[in-house]
Amino acid sequence: MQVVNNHKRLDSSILDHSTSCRKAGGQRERESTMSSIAAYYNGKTVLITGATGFMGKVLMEKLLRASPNVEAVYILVRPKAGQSMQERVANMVKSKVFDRVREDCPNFQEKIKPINAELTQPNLAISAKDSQELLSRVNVVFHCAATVRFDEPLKHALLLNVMGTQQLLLLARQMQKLEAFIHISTAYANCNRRNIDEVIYPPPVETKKLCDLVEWLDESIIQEITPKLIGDWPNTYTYTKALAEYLVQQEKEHFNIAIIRPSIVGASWHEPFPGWIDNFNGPSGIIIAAGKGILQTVKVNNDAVADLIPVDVVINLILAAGWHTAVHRPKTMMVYNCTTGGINPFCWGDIGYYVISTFKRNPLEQAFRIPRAQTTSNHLINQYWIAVSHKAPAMLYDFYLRLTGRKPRMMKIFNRLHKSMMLLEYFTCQSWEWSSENMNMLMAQLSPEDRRLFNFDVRQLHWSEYIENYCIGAKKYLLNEDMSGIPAAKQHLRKLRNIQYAFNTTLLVIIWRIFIARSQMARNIWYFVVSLCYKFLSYFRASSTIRH
Ligand SMILES: CCCCCCCCCCCCCCCCCC(=O)SCCNC(=O)CCNC(=O)[C@H](O)C(C)(C)COP(=O)(O)OP(=O)(O)OC[C@H]1O[C@@H](n2cnc3c(N)ncnc32)[C@H](O)[C@@H]1OP(=O)(O)O
Ligand SMILES: NC(=O)C1=CN([C@@H]2O[C@H](COP(=O)(O)OP(=O)(O)OC[C@H]3O[C@@H](n4cnc5c(N)ncnc54)[C@H](OP(=O)(O)O)[C@@H]3O)[C@@H](O)[C@H]2O)C=CC1
Repeated sequence: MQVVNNHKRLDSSILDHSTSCRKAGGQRERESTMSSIAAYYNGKTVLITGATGFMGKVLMEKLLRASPNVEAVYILVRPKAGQSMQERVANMVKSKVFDRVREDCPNFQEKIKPINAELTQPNLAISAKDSQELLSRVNVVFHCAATVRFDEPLKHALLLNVMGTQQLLLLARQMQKLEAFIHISTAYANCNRRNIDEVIYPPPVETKKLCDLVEWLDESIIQEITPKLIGDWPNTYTYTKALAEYLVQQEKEHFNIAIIRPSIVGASWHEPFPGWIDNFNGPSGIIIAAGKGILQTVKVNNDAVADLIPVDVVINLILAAGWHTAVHRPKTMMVYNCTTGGINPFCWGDIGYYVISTFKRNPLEQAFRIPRAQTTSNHLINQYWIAVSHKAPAMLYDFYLRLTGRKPRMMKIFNRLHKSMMLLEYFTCQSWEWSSENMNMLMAQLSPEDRRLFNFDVRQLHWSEYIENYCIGAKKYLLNEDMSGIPAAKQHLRKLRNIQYAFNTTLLVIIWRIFIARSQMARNIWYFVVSLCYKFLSYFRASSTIRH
């Protein structure tokens, strides 16, 4: 009952709100008044970590577009690559991902309040003044920051994914107006299990003891014992995400928490633009390598489920979960497995097929070879194709570069690609089953308007269409290639096809010449075939003369 009243109050309160983007966002605001989720965030102060990352940007964009009257969005940002925090944020808000919100609400950046922070430092390296501001104002925390690298040294992964989370939780505990804390984990945090429920599993070690241990141990020793420590987890990323989940759960008595576990987050389905993507993580780098004709073979189990999930689906679920956690305050901490496999399954083999057919219709510029992908889970067959269709062409091309006075580079690219493939194959050669009851339950609680504005119903996802948009999005947003260049790219593919035909024919002739020079039987077959062709031609010429 109280929740219902709260709702009514929220809905009417947003009508009174002074609006900074009234004109451009008039329509959107009318929509927001009907959406309980959008209405909830209007007037709230939100804190986002990892806002400069792939998911953080989409989260911030959607929040500012759906709830233009959000009070403020604090983001924790570190200086990086010679850029100050302010420079990074100024560049970020100019990027394409914010085009739609910029159109609706030209001054959207005024709502964004960057805070200098480094999650691996004591107290997150936030100044006392900033810290005070956060403690007195923040209503909702979205914790996205993490290292997502599979080859991250254990010490750094622990410092950021575990201790960073711990420090953020300590800060959150002191926030006077905190209504919800949403932690972004990964569906693969428990990938050492086949069936993964929406519960927190006991951690493999006592987190505090492990953190103490790595603090004083020498880096080289940690490196050496890492495989033993992580046990049946495939990398330090998934291992530390599992430890972080447990830490988050420990705080559930202090404030309202929910954990979101997305599987493999891919390009957007609809928002802000179909196919939007801005980094090479997960399948994106592999898809591009295939489109460029560099990757010709990949080790995947064709029938294993490829649990891809579009980034906008994840963000809609995160925002809906934030609203639900704050308004409905579930008695138990909710864990949402945000996956597609159990609801709308799709296999790795199908992805390979759709990727290649899309790139044949919409080729990437300056492809190395014609896009083609052998997908196999057999190690020996994969190694054979690596030798034939990766290493041999790379060596030939590097030889050609050397001959023409240029620096060889293809072998280096392939070595990096093979390293990435090796780290990813754990995820592409097996299937997991995640329960997704909480996601379905949340969907059932949304109003029709919320379901439309914050859609995370993956049953509506058409995979072929999605993969096509993904590939085109990678071309447009990752490689900055213009669609007007497609005719030239197709011409380039035709040139490559001709080169390949000429090369294959020459190779066949050379092999055959060597063969008939050495074997009497091959010579006999050769003479037989030539005389047969001669007879056929003579017969054809004679019959056409008689007809005339
Ligand atoms: C026919 C297709 C068939 C389809 C099959 C597709 C199969 C896909 C399989 C995907 C499985 C993914 C499973 C993930 C499951 C876990 C879920 C999560 O939570 S996971 C959470 C998600 N986490 C992950 O997914 C992390 C996985 N990634 C990693 O851990 C690391 O990238 C690495 C260890 C693999 C390589 O490390 P390293 O060798 O050090 O290389 P760096 O990374 O440092 O990149 C260096 C530079 O190269 C740039 N660049 C890259 N690719 C390309 C490209 N294709 N072109 C051009 N450029 C490219 C890159 O931008 C960078 O530029 P800059 O910034 O220097 O300017
Ligand atoms: N992408 C995926 O496929 C999946 C991601 N997830 C989870 O989603 C979340 C977001 O992932 P995604 O957006 O892809 O990751 P990104 O790598 O794109 O972004 C990571 C973010 O964390 C920030 N960050 C990293 N180190 C620090 C630090 N020391 N101090 C402060 N900030 C830091 C980065 O800031 P900076 O720009 O300064 O580096 C960046 O904003 C993560 O928790 C990840 O585990 C879960 C499942 C799948």
